[in-house]
Order: sequence, then structure tokens, then C-alpha cells
Amino acid sequence: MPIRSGFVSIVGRPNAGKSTLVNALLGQKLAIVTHKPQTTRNRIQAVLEVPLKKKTTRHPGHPAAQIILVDTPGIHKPSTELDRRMMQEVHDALESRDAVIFMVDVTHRLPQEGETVTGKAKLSLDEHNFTLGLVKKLDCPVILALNKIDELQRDQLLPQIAYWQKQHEFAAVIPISAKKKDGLERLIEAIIAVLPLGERYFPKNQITDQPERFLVAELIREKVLLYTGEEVPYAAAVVVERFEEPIKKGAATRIAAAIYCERDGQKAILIGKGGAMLKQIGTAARKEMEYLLGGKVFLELFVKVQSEWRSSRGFIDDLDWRKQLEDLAIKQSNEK
Ligand SMILES: Nc1nc2c(ncn2[C@@H]2O[C@H](COP(=O)(O)OP(=O)(O)OP(=O)(O)O)[C@@H](O)[C@H]2O)c(=O)[nH]1
Repeated sequence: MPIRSGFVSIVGRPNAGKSTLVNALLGQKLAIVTHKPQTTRNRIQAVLEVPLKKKTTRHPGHPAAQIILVDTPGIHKPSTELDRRMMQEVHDALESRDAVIFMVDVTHRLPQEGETVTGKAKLSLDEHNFTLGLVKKLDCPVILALNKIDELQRDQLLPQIAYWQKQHEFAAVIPISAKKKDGLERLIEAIIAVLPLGERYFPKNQITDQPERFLVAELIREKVLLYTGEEVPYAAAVVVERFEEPIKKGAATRIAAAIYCERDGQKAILIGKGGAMLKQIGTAARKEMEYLLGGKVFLELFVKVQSEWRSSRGFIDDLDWRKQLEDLAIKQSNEK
């Protein structure tokens, strides 16, 4: 039975709704989502199986497909080593792909011809142009997903479509609301239409290549982002130091993780009065881990200070889950 398959990278500015879309398409939380820009740091691969849809009088139908969605960090001008690494993740995702979904937040004001802007508006315009520049260079089919239409009045949509169609020859332009799961069917059909015929890349029931160890670290980071303010979210990184599967049925998975920050003041915020903040982060993260892993979790959290880690290439290398997996494999083979 022929199927269509391929890698589809989702790119866009920070906060466009890329991770929300991945979760909505998958029907499961895989990528963390917050209202804060630059939530996603690594590219995340989500495997979406789409069953064959037979042709009817109302629908042209489509073959079965395996779509590997690649969620990427928001496109922004890098200023730290961490930013540079995040942008490298975007570039990597754009290199080996069959198609791209360019995601745009329709609530963002579009640039007006000939206007001059300063301050924050200038930064936003630069980011807009920078992102568009990247998209224009792509030589694969690009589907434009105009997201957050739930926040837009109907008559405001057509001018947006007209603006974007002037910028690039998109394979399709699909208005969606990732949050309300509106327009996703059309988006999936548009993706399948541009994918090549081929084989499955992943077994049918695998939803990601990301190990659970990494997914749980991300859940902790999400809670840090949600509950702390100021600069703490951007200065926080999470490393799972121990992940022990249950020894017998019904026993807990034992997880120990360190939340790294850059300064003592941030550490104090993360711990909170009498440990209240760390407890809040831990409780919320543990609940989601139990849902993800389908069993009890015993979670221990520590806060550690690593001065200026966002500028340290070595530390950022160690944060990469692919590198962590390699290190673990080496450690385990040495123990044998
Ligand atoms: N109203 C509305 N809000 C949305 C929609 N999709 C996403 N959001 C919100 O937009 C914010 C950012 O969503 P994310 O999915 O984290 O965005 P992202 O593009 O992955 O963000 P980065 O990780 O910064 O690149 C969250 O508060 C979402 O709830 C949508 O369709 N409608």
C-alpha cells in the first residue's frame, strides 16, 4: 500500500504557536507550551500517522501518510551562545526536510509600506524580515499557516492573506487556530499533497524519537517558565541526573533533576520561601510526568548555580539530549 511520508519542519517567530500546533495535531502533549517567547530550545520530532481517506463525492480523499513534524525554536536574532545554538537547531531542521510549515501569528501587526519604526517596533520588524528572509531562501514547498484566527475578526483575514501571498509563492495558505483545533484537517491535507511517496521512517506506534528522560526535563522547565518571572525562565536549564524505571509493577519511576540558574538571587526565587516555589514546580511537573509515563513518579529537584551558563559552549553541549544519550551509553558500557 503506497504511503506518503516525510519530514516537515515548523518554523516561525517566537510565540507563533508552533508547539501548540504539534500537540494539537498529535492529540497529545509532547512539546511544552507557555505564553513566554523562546520556550522551545531544541528541535522536537513528533510522528503523526494519518490514515487513508477514501475519495467521496464531497472529499477528494488522500493516501495514508506518516508526517514527521519537527518543532523548532522561534526564529530570533541570537545574542548569547544559547541563542546561537537555538538558531542552529532551526537551520538543521531546515536542511533535511521535505516541506516546511511557516507559522505566522495573525495578531501581529503587519509592516506598512514606507513607514519608519523605532524601539520595540523596530526589533519586531527586524525579526519579521529576518524570518521572511529565511523562508524565501527555501527551495522546498512551504505551507503558510496563519495561526490564532480565533483572535481575528473575519474581515481582517483577507488583507493578511493578500500581504503574505505577495511575499512568497506558498504551496498553500491555511488559516488555522492551533488552540481551538480549527483548520487542522485542511492543513494535514495540504501537507500530504506535497509529501513524496515512500516508506515509514518510524514504527507505526512511535510518537517521537525523544527519550522520556528528555521529555520529563522539559516538563520541569515548562513549570519553571510558568511560575517564575523576570529573567529566571531564560536563565533556567534542567538536567535529569537520575531516571530509574520502576523495579516492579506499580512501583514509582524515580527521577532526580537539577534546575540550573545563573545567579544566587535566581536560586532563591526558584526555591522560594521555605521551599514553596520548588515544591509548586515539582508537584505540577510530577503530575504531568505520571500522566506521560502512565505510573507513579518520585521526583527530587535540586537548584544549582552555574554562572553565565548561557554563554558557555561546553555547558550548552552537555544540555543537548543527544549528547546526554551518548554519554549515558558510554557510562553504561564502561560499567559492564
Ligand atoms: N489565541 C490563540 N492562542 C494561541 C494559539 N496557538 C498558540 N497560542 C498561544 O500562544 C502562546 C505561544 O504558543 P507556543 O505553542 O508556545 O508557541 P511557539 O511558537 O512554540 O513558541 P516558541 O517556543 O517561543 O517558539 C501560548 O500562550 C499559546 O497558548 C491559537 O491558535 N490561538
